Amino acid sequence: MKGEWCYFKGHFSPETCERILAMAQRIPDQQAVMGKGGDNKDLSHRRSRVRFIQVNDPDFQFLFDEVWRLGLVANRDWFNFHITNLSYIQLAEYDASYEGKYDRHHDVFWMNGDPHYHRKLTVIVQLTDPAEYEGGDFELYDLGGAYPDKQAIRTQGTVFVFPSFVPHALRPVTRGRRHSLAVWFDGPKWR
Ligand SMILES: O=C(O)CCC(=O)C(=O)O
Ligand SMILES: [Fe+2]
Repeated sequence: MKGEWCYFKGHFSPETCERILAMAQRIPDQQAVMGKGGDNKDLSHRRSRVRFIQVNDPDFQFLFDEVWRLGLVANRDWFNFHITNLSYIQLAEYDASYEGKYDRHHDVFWMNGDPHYHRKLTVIVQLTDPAEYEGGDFELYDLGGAYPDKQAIRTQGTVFVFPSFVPHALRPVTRGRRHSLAVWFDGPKWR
């Protein structure tokens, strides 16, 4: 049986990761919040700063193209969900100075009030060399089968894909700073 996740280990080169980070850092950052519309600002659950790369940003077309390509490959070979769109990419920072973390959650806003869409697939890209931080492990929970290899998913440039309804967390960063990208593929409502 296949795992309920898949990854492309070290898919983006360290140079590409650094370039994406440098380019995205010109976008103003904000305190990360939770829930549809960001109505939940509970810092005991999530401590992170985020930036949003919009789908029409010409500087990031190569990134959107590559994420779409990988998402379609992963979806074809593992998940077979109905995915139709992706509207933005989130760049997240987790710094040891504030013990950056994101406690256990899933990414579907079940009662989002939207007549059409739910989040279907979550994609995480590890932008930071794992030697630059301690803690900050990405973990999945409640899987029916195998769990992913910790080192593989910490590798810089790894692209990790899983169903958005699977519970997951980012453990507190205790030294240094970790950056990641998160992307959500939406599709017609779960039914
Ligand atoms: O940064 C990560 O690795 C996880 C981010 C996440 O789970 C989220 O933003 O929903
Ligand atoms: Fe998440």
